Order: sequence, then structure tokens, then C-alpha cells
Amino acid sequence: MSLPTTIVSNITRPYVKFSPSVWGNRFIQYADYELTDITENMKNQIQIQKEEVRKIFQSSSNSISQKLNIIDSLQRLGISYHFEREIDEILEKIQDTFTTNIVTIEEGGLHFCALAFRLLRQKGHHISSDIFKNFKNNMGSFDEKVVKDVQGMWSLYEAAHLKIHGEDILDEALVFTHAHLNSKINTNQLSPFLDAQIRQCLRKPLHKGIPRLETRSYISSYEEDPSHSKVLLNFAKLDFNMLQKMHQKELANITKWWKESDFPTKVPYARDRVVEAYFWSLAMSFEQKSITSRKIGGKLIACISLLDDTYDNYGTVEELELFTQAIERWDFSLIQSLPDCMKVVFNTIVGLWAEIEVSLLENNEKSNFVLEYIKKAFYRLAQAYLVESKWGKDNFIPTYDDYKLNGIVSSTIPLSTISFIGLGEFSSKELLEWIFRDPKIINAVSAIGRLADDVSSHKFEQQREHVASAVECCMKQYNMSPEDAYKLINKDIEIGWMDINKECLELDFIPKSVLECMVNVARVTEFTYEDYKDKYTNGELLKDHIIALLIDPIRIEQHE
Ligand SMILES: CC(C)=CCC/C(C)=C/COP(=O)(O)OP(=O)(O)O
Repeated sequence: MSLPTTIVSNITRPYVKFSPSVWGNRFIQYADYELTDITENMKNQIQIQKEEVRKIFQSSSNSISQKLNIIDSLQRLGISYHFEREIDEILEKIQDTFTTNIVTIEEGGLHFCALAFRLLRQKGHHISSDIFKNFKNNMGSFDEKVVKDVQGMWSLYEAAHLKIHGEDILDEALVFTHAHLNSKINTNQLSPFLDAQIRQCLRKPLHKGIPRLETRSYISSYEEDPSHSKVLLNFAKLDFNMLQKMHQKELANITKWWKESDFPTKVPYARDRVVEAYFWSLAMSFEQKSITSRKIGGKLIACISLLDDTYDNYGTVEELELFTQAIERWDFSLIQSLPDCMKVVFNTIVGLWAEIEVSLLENNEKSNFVLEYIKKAFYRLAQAYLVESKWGKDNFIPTYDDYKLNGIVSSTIPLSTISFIGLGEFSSKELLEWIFRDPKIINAVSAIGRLADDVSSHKFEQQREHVASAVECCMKQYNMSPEDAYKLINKDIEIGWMDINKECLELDFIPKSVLECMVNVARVTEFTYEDYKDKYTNGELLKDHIIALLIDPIRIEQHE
């Protein structure tokens, strides 16, 4: 990528030419393709197979341990959302068993305990990590017996990622299981299925994985599990393919809007990443019922991307001050003196507000209140971008603390969570009032977003005029080396995860599905920026994942 400083009409701009879109208009074909239609036959198949799965699930002969294993399989295969009520009932009963009958815990073994712990905690049930003390010896360390129980260690490793502050036993469990699981892979001691699963969880624990990607990969490997259920497997494949058709159509519509708006020509300094923006909103919520959330989310993220590049990659401070005021006041007269490309971005944001209004009216929600909030959220983001732009242009390095305060807003996450109004779980008014109280969970997810982004793009962004990243701010505040700054930032990311886990247990007035979407934002953020790479800006890095979720269906054998 060349990094010229372009001079346009005597104005010096920090212009970086981004790579073109990997996709072009490829997804538009799905808008009216017959192939994208979910046929009556497919719907019938889904209904029939769903009832078969329900029978397995509800069989009274299943022990508690079998029930937990079935719930785990349903979740990993991405089909548990069909049985939420039933799963809640079962987990509530198991929770009672745990609180009243300690013998079951000891008799169940490590896998049972760790699985129950993870499934209960995921759903917000209170369960103490003290149950794992049963697996320690007199010296206070995890027993050597544990090392022989690979499935138990695997479950404990997955469970330990739900840790909250002060759970030293889970910190210890993580270090212990990671080391021992790592020593077991590639040794021919494990079945191919278990070996693959352990390698996968060491790369990415389930709690940190994006649900659709985890599902796609688990469906393929589940077949290799000698004890797999054909009924579950077939249903999972069919359900994945049906949802994929729906997602393709949604993406086709968003791509159409992007094409008709002609952003690559009219806003040439911006990243052409509408497909990647939709991927983000799909990662946040994939179910059929969240269609409005994805529709709003995909366009919202695409608009945020245009806005981000306007501040980072185009505007002068004077232009950006005017532009920010225009967003504050929703005043077209203020943008008249600005370059056409900035007018396009402003008009696009205003157009999006109008579209959100229509979506709300379709759901019979009063829109005035909601729109005021959304405008305020855009203004907050624009203000944070302006602050960063001025810091960058003045070569000013703020303290790490000040940088993080502003960075929580500029992470864009508080604004993108507004798309959750489309989840229909909460009235939009209640949801937005909560978001605007700056809840700890949103701050934690946003901090992870800001920090993970900065660690990944630190080197690239220093090649152009760009605000100092968290790395420089940290180095300056604590007078430390880049390596130590990375360590401190990664520690902060870990603290963010513990805050998220804790809030998920405490926010009992927020619907579970809203919390799950919040956690998904942290997951997709980390995924986008892991391994010191930025998969959003460098779309090539996201290509295979997009193919897996949005192009290739899962092959279903005819005889199955
Ligand atoms: C939630 C998402 C994916 C939002 C839309 C695109 C965006 C702003 C990405 C971050 O870009 P960046 O790395 O250039 O951000 P910054 O300029 O804040 O570092």
C-alpha cells in the first residue's frame, strides 16, 4: 500500500489509498436469485427434523450428564436457539441439584462439573468456582489424576474463560489445562476428533469465538466424532444452509444500497468494505428474529466506516470542526462550504436516520425519542473522532488514561450497539436509555475494541499522520518499552473480559439475548484484530471466513 501525502487544492491531506473491495458486486446476485429462496420443502424439512431433535432432547431416560452433553452439542452446532425455553428449564433444574446436592458434583467427575459450570454461567446462573476445589490435592494444586482426564481438562479449560475477578482457581486452571492439553496434541494419544477439538480450543476458546464461525467449523468436525447423532447433525446442516440463504439476501440488499450510492467513486478516500460491515453485524446476531438488527447494523457500520475515514483520511481540522457541528445540529447549511465527498457522507448519515425511523414505524415504535438518541450517539462519535484528529495533527500524545476515555467512544462500539434496537427484545426506549447510561459492559467491550484495534494497527498507522495509538500513550505515561506496553494493554483486555463476564451475571434486567449480542461484539472485535492484523481494513484476510458463512452451503448427503 503506498502512503502518499496528497495535495488537493493546496490542502495537505493524510491520504492513504486502501486496497479495493475483495467482493465488488458479487453479492447482488443473491437479491433475486431463485437459489436464495427458502423453499416450502426446506421449511417442512426443518419442522420435521426439529421435532426429531426435540424428542432426543426431551427423552426422560437421559441422565443429567447426558442432558448437559446434548445442550452442549446443540449450542456448538448452532441450533440451541430453537430450544431456548426447554434448555432454560433443564438448566434451572440442574442449578437446583447443584445447590442442594453436593454429592452429584463429586460423582459426576471433572467433565460433568466443568460443563455444568460453563452452561450455567453462560446463562447467568450463579455457580461458584469453588466446585473445582474437589479436583485439587492436599498440596492445593490440580491433581495428577486430572492430567489423565483429557475430556475433563478440555471442559475445564473452556469453562475457565468465564472467570470473573478474584477467581484465582480459574486462573490456575487455565494455566494448568493449557499446558497439559498442549502437551497432548500431536502425540497420537487422542482420537482424531479430540485432537482436532483440542487444537481448535487452544487457538480460540469457545467463549471467545464468533458463534456462526464456531458452528460452521464444528458441524464439519462433529461428523468425525464416533458418538455423533445423525439427527442433530442433519438438522444443524439444514438449519445453517437455510439461515445462510436468508443472510445472503440481506447482504444483497445492503450491497445494492452501497452500489447505488456509488461510494467508491464519490468518497474515494474511504474503505470499500460493505461486505465486511455486514459480516460484523452478522457476527453480533445471526437468528431469523434479529433481521432488523442486522439490517440496521450492516448499514450503520458501513456509515461509521465512511465517517471514520473522513476524519482519519481526508478532512482538515477546520473542515472537520464544521462537519462535527453539522452532525450536532443536523444542519445542512453548515456543510455547504465543504468538499462534495464530505457532503455525501453527511447526507448518507441523515438518510440512515430516516431509514431507521421507517424500521421503527414498521414495528409500531414511536420514533422521535429514538432518533434523538441516535443523533446524539453519532455526535458523540464525531466529537471523539475530532479530538483524535486534532491530537494527531498536533502530534500530541495524551496519557493512556485520557486516550482510553476518548477511545471508548471512538471504538464506535457504543454507537454500533444501537442496532440492537432491532432485536425486538426490549423497547427501543429502554434499550437506548440503558446504553446512554454508559453501562460497564459497553465500556468493557468498547475498551477491548479500542485496544485490540490499536495493537493490531499500531505499526501501520504510524506510517501516516494518525493519532498516537494506545501503545504510544502507554509508553509515554509509564515510560516503558513497546513490548511492555503491549503486555499492559493485553492485561487490560483480559480485565475487560472479566468485567464482561461479571456484568453478564449481574445485569438481570437486560434480556439475555441483548447481553449475548454484546459479548458477540467483543468476540468479533478480537477476531478482527487478532494476530496483529486488521481483517476489516485488509479484506483479503476475512475472505475465507466470508466464503464459509455467506457463499458455500454445507454439503448434505442425499442418503442422510
Ligand atoms: C465496528 C466497525 C468495524 C466499524 C466500522 C469501521 C471502523 C471504524 C473500523 C475501524 O477502523 P480503524 O482501525 O481505522 O479505526 P480507528 O481509526 O479508530 O483506529
